[in-house]
Amino acid sequence: MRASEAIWALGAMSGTSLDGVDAAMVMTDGYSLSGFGPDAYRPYSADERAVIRRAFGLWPGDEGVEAAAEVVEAAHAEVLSRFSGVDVVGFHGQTLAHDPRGRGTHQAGNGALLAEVLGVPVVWDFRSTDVRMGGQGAPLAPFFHHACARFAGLEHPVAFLNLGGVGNLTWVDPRVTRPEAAGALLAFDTGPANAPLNDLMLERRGAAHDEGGALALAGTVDEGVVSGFLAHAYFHKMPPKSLDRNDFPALLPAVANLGDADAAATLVACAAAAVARGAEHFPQPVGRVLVCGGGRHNGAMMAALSARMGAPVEPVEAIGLNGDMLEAQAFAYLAVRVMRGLPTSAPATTGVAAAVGGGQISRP
Ligand SMILES: Nc1ncnc2c1ncn2[C@@H]1O[C@H](COP(=O)(O)OP(=O)(O)OP(=O)(O)O)[C@@H](O)[C@H]1O
Ligand SMILES: CC(=O)N[C@H]1[C@@H]2OC[C@@H](O2)[C@@H](O)[C@@H]1O[C@H](C)C(=O)O
Repeated sequence: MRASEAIWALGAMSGTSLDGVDAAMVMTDGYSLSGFGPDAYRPYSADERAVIRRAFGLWPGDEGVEAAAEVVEAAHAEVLSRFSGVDVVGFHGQTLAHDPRGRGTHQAGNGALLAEVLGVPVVWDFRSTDVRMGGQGAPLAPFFHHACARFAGLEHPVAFLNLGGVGNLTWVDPRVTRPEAAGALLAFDTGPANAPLNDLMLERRGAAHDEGGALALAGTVDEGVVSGFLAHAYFHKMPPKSLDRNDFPALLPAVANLGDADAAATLVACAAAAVARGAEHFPQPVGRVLVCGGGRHNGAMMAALSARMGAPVEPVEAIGLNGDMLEAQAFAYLAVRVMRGLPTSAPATTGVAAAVGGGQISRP
């Protein structure tokens, strides 16, 4: 295999909203994308989810972490073994805790074990090196967003917005050829996205999420709660910056006295307002905001974003991408970059001092 040859990489992501494992293949030489392959989704069972949820906020060695890691490893082994023709796997694992300037960042799941089970090299532990070198360790998808913008032939600055449990925003100038070069990217977490809304739905309606945003669409936004939320210190920090799932503990209590629909509408407005606040950091205006992640299925979220952003807000499907698989594809792409010694983050994406390639490589 020549170093410049494009290979098939399989990426896997278990996100903060804890719905399940996404897995998807991309073909790449580590620089540009040459195609997309099959994908799969493996939901966690209620019992599995409960084991992982109990380990949120915990660090290696803490009671409960090993049980969560075993669930994560077994679910990944099951879904990843469905694929064939895989040259390398990019395994993100499940973030349990993230405190880049304190205890570090913690993703459960052992890639060495998966390499044994799957019989292919596995790249994993993508975030630790970046954190050790002074970066936030997140977001890491921006280098892939850059590759996507170039793959789609975009010629002007554009934003990618991921609406998962947490939101993250990437400003991309596709005219700059290398993602680590100055002026190519600016990326950061925007704030809570679906996580507080999911928590509300579970608490009030026993549902996993607000399907289509129907409940939020029926409610009225409490603007007082939104302005209180925007007073949080996070919105006064300059990017790059990143968040843990539980960094806004006061948000849910702030809607406790509102009716269900008004509370949902207000949480959606907070998520959208956080994104709009983030967009104030863009070095140049963007022509469009391309949305990936589950939040793009929430009509209330998309409407709130359209109202608050100064550019058209569209799902990434508008440029031919799969918005449910973008993060899994990102870790496939990043795995090939790690294998080839290329950087996966830069000062403008994680705040790391200089461009760095994270990730351990485990061979079977
Ligand atoms: N049909 C839908 N209607 C409304 N919301 C939806 C729908 N489908 C997914 N979502 C929301 O999207 C969430 C899942 O998004 P996604 O899979 O992108 O998150 P994640 O990858 O776990 O999170 P992160 O990117 O923060 O790691 C669900 O928990 C739900 O809140
Ligand atoms: C520490 C961690 O796992 N962060 C996740 C989380 O989910 C969304 C946002 O917060 C983003 O920073 C990141 O994931 C994406 C895939 C990233 O690194 O780009």
